[in-house]
Amino acid sequence: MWGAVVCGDRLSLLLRGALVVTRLRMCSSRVYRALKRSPRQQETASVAALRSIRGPAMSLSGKVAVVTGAAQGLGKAFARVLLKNGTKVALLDVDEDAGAATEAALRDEFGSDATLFLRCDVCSDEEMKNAFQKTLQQFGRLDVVCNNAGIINETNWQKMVDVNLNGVVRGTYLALQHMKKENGGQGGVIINVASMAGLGTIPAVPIYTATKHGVVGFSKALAAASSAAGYGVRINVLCPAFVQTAILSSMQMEETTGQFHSLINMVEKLMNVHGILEVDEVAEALLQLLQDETKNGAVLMMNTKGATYTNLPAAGDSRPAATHSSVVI
Ligand SMILES: NC(=O)C1=CN([C@@H]2O[C@H](COP(=O)(O)OP(=O)(O)OC[C@H]3O[C@@H](n4cnc5c(N)ncnc54)[C@H](O)[C@@H]3O)[C@@H](O)[C@H]2O)C=CC1
Ligand SMILES: CCCCCC(=O)CC\C=C/C=C/C=C/[C@@H](O)[C@@H](O)CCCC(=O)O
Repeated sequence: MWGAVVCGDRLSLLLRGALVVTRLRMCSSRVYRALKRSPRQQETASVAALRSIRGPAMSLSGKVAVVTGAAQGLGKAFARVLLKNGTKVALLDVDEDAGAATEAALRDEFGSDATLFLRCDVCSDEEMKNAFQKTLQQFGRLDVVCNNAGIINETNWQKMVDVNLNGVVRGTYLALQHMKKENGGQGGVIINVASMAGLGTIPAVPIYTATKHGVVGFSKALAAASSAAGYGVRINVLCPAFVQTAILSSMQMEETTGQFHSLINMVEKLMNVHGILEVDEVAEALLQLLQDETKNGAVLMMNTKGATYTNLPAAGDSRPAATHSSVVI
């Protein structure tokens, strides 16, 4: 009996020790400090830069949108900005508890008929198909699709490819199927969420980097196809640098970076360069990409210093890529 108590005490001491070490590691990390920091003032450099490059705006009032990964983080902020602009929004996510909580909060703010949570895994063809169908049944039309769901997991990298790249392809093809004029649709806009890691590299997360490059390439190619075929659907890509969401906290877990965990200091250096955006700043960029009717195949990248469209060679442009390199403003 006594022996068992001693073992229990040792165990609890060990556990407490492990907890303290973990906390110390987190506290010493710049990532953690960045996450604890208070929100920056409004009218940040990125928002001001967005205003300066805004084109003719499409109205979002009375429109209907699907947002994947909408239970929290960027997806929730995207849903909110769409609702604020008079769009009805279907919130798709695998996380039922967070999804239901977000639906309740958004219904309180925007009315019970403005939004609908649908449990949906972007890795499942069937669930995605059903979610689009239910959105059309509930709201009667579809105008905007934001393929945002994404994870970082270099250990289970096959799953990450399925969510980050295949999930975007599924959402984009379903969106086209329902919105393209060829099928009797009214046209629309697709925004695919990549990352600045889809333009450059993050050595600690090579497969994540690859999925985001994939999203950029796929979206640009399909935008050109949509334009050539006269689908009436614009397809644009959003490439934020670091944003204050749960995905940043997940970087501390060894599973996230897998065999490259020791390179986490390189990510922290990138954070020093690019800063950490608030979700509402990125939501402003989403609005811009959606509403600017001149944009198809556009790639908007942003960090805390500003936002700019990348200027890579268009199809048929024979000038070398270096001529088109982009600058973060
Ligand atoms: N936070 C950041 O620093 C940046 C994030 N991004 C991208 O933004 C997107 C959103 O990420 P955050 O909001 O930051 O992360 P988050 O972790 O806060 O939110 C991601 C959401 O996606 C959902 N999700 C995950 N797997 C899913 C699946 N299989 N099917 C449906 N939903 C699923 C999660 O439940 C969660 O609600 C991701 O694609 C991410 O790669 C891009 C650049 C920077
Ligand atoms: C491991 C954590 C990932 C967090 C989620 C993200 O997607 C964050 C990505 C943030 C920043 C990535 C920056 C990469 C930068 C460089 O490779 C840079 O050289 C890119 C330059 C792009 C250009 O100018 O065209």
